Amino acid sequence: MTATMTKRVSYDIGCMKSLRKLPDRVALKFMDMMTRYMSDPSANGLNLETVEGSKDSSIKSLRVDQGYRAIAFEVGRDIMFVHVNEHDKAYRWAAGRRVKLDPETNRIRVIEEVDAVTEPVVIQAPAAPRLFERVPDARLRALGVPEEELPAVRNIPTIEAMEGAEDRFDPLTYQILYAVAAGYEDEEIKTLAGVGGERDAEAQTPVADLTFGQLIETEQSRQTIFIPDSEAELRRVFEEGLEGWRVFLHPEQRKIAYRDYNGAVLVRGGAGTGKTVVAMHRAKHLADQIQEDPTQAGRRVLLTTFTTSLAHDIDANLRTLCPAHLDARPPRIEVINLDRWVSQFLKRKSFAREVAFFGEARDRLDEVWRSVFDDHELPEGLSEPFVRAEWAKIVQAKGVADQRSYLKASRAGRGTPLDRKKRAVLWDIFADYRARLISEGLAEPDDAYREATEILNSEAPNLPYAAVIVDEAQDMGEQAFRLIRAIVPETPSGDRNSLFIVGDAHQRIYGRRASMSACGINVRGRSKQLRLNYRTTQEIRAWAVSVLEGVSVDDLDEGTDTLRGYVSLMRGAAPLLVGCKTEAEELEGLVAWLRGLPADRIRLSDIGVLCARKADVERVHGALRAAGIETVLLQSGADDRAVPGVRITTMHRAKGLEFFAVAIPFLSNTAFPPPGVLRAAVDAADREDIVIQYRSLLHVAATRAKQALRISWSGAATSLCDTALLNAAALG
Ligand SMILES: Nc1ncnc2c1ncn2[C@@H]1O[C@H](COP(=O)(O)OP(=O)(O)OP(=O)(O)O)[C@@H](O)[C@H]1O
Repeated sequence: MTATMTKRVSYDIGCMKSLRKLPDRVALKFMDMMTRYMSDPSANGLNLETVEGSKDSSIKSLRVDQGYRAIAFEVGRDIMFVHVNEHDKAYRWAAGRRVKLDPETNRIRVIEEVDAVTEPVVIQAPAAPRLFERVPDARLRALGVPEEELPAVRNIPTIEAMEGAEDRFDPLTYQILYAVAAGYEDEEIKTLAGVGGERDAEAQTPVADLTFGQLIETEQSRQTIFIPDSEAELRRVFEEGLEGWRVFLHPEQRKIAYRDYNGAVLVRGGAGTGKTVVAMHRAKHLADQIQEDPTQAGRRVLLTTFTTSLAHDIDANLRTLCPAHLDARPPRIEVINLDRWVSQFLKRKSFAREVAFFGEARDRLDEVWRSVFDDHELPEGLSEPFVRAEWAKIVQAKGVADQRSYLKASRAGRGTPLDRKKRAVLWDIFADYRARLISEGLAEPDDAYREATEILNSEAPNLPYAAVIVDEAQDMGEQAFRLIRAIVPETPSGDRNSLFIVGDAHQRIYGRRASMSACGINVRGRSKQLRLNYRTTQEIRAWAVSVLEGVSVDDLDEGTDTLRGYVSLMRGAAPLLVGCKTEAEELEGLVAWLRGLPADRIRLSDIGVLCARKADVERVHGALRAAGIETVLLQSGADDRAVPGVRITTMHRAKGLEFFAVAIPFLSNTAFPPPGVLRAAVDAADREDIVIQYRSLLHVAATRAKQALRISWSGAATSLCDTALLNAAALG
């Protein structure tokens, strides 16, 4: 070779998958060759060789070591690796392959042309059915299966045979076939595979003229082809395991995360659709922009969550996605839960009161209420818990500051009506409570948010934030969102890329609620939805959705949300539903189930037992320990999966986690929702809210399971989700 044009090297998902099957030393050698080439292409050239007798002259082989070869396509300045295997197998694999530019799906396909005549005939009984026998060619073609692959597709006998022959098919073809075999509708399949969407408005090139170099860069191609930007990125992807989300985003996910917006964006999607993944990529994208733009030096992205544990997890994941942004001084991304952010901010502003987030400080709030109730008479028919709920849900949640506003405040959703006189009496109580809080040096979280918002609005301090990204938005209230808006206020010059909010109201488990527009956040025209569940099997997803049947859910703004079109690609067993006579029997059954899980495939740390109450956690813990099963009680900190043991924790804590197998015990009608929680309901409407919250909680817990879900109860099952139990019984 004379010309030393630097090549752009990429890897398709098939190459990544074949790497995983190689002996470590071979995989390491390949990775080492690739990273060295990327660091200095001229010093570490790649000796690509032509593959004799191949159908496509651009197909090349690369010697990894004596016994192994990598297969790549070299087109123009691109080298795309597609397979690595033992010498003979690699050549055999390469023999019939070629690349096909496929403007229909906006991708590069790697297909094997099967010569129908020379293809060895699989010996089958003459009448043996074929998997796609009843699926017309026209349908497969319309979904994106290339003509050339149809003969091979026609030969597939069973879904298992197809799974075993995954690397025979183009990665996109495989996804489409899998979905067809699993019985998905065409529209669903298009969503799953990211085909058939609208072409980008900005794409100028006429479809037919797209080149390899252009097609490899499309959002669709990035679902299956990885083009590292730097040696460091390549090294990280190799080292961190080849977990899909870091590399292969769904075209929808990529489109949402990697573009500019003229205002706040809201991203919704059912459990496991990759909302957190998208939030992380968004942070990376915005931090990349900051890094590249000298006028933004010193600025950063704030990625905030509701819970501490999710903030920890995100921080750890971002350290594998884009460590340089977190390690930079000052960092270009800051990950912190909002309570913590507000505490730190107020501390810097010398706010003197202690914010009662939890623990002892919350007990002190109870004492203050006690003293207030001692000195006031309640209006007829109203209880102390009612007054406290009114305070929390109306006065604090909406930021009501004076009696006039309270008299006018909308109490939509609250069950017990209050006339003007009662409201006036209540306001005296609230005003007294507020005064006592201040004199005790205490503040509630909503006070802290409000205080911080006021400081920001009046002082307009020069905060370093270029943008705020919010995860778990469904659990944050109005005051939190007003604060978030104040951190990155809309300016006369616009609101570009300022706010990126992700959440799912189906998973609201803390009883807070905010509508974006009521908080001064306008997401009109910038509301996005993710539909493909990457975590859970179709069976578990369907069951978890039926738990919420009939519940009306908001869209985090003024409208309603649905889980229509929400699908998963994986299939598996139906959830296991086990009704027992006694609790002892239930626990015995749980132990037997745990013991029956295949230990060679599932690590104990990938099993979660999720309970409604802390006391239940303790009981399960006792039973498993007595049975000699290793356990880990998960509290609020991060879950270090290197520590062995079945995870036992609360359903609330489980949000943000995922397990191969999940058991949810104690779903009897006397235990779920916990009776204490129901007793505290102040009226019928409040009771209804609690019931919905617990249905959401069960939905969250069930959607933590990737492959196996076991639901159990003793005595009568909870009436909370009759339909779900019936549905599952039908499935089972
Ligand atoms: N493009 C992708 N490729 C492979 N895996 C993905 C992709 N996107 C998401 N995942 C995986 O799917 C799972 C769910 O992702 P994530 O936690 O971001 O979803 P979520 O919508 O935030 O979930 P939830 O609302 O239930 O907390 C994770 O294991 C994640 O790694």
